[in-house]
Amino acid sequence: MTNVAVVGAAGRMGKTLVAALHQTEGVKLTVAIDRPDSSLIGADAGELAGIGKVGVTLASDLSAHVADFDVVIDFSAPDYTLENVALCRENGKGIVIGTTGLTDAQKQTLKDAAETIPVVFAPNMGVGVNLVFKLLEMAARVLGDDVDIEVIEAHHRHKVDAPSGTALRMGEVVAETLGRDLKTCAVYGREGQTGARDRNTIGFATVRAGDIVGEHTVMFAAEGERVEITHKASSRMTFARGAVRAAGWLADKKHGLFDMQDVLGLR
Ligand SMILES: NC(=O)C1=CN([C@@H]2O[C@H](COP(=O)(O)OP(=O)(O)OC[C@H]3O[C@@H](n4cnc5c(N)ncnc54)[C@H](OP(=O)(O)O)[C@@H]3O)[C@@H](O)[C@H]2O)C=CC1
Ligand SMILES: O=C(O)C1=N[C@H](C(=O)O)C[C@H](O)C1
Repeated sequence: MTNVAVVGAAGRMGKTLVAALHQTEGVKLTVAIDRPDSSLIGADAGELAGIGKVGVTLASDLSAHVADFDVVIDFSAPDYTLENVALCRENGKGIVIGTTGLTDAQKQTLKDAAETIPVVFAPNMGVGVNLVFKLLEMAARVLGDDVDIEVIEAHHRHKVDAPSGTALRMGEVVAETLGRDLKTCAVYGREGQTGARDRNTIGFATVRAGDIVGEHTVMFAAEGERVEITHKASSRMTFARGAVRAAGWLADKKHGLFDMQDVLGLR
């Protein structure tokens, strides 16, 4: 049995993770953490998730519960996630990170931590999107530099980072396949007198509206035809099931930085 602490347990993903853990054999929710100033501290995490009492109350200090979990699943916010990585590092615990919007320096800190603890870090834990990453590699290889490539994503109105972590990863997959550096070829939105499009760029467009769970399209457009690869998530459960699977997978790993391609055996 793998004992799991969920960080961000009162959030949209946190509540879905509590429900997913409850449905999955071999893993158990033992700790649920959110903000100290949340009015929900002390409530039953299962009741917050809408599945009835599970006997784990929402707490605010992960360090006070180190003896109660084997693996952390963290879907919260970048600075807080990094605090939890430090705690896991000090205590030799594994961590599954779904939080997006990390800076390059924060990603480097994860890499350093992964020298001593196991870390799964993925901007999208769903099976479908991880298959799409593979399809994008194939499309970029076949269509090469003869097409204009655009990444379009849409999410709910509460999302705080843009473009989404998934959109950025899609851009990286395509750029890496084509031997380009996304840092220098990405164009994030256009306005005014932009001039004609440079074929070597990869464009990003972001929509934030209503309750959209998560939609991503990569367009490969040539003269006369275009290929579009689209993924639409209609439930957060797809991400939560992936994260729970990653927590079980991580439990016997000693150290290393992994993503969902490793967990799903797609590498
Ligand atoms: N990898 C994947 O598959 C997916 C990744 N995500 C990512 O997961 C993250 C969370 O998304 P979502 O659940 O929608 O967001 P929410 O805002 O609904 O949930 C985040 C939770 O973490 C809490 N939190 C934030 N900062 C702290 C802190 N310093 N201390 C304690 N608690 C804190 C928030 O509290 P408060 O509301 O008070 O700020 C909130 O309850 C985002 O980065 C998102 O992009 C989302 C879906 C899938
Ligand atoms: O914030 C979200 O909701 C999501 N975030 C992830 C991202 O930034 O890619 C994954 C998913 O699309 C939902």
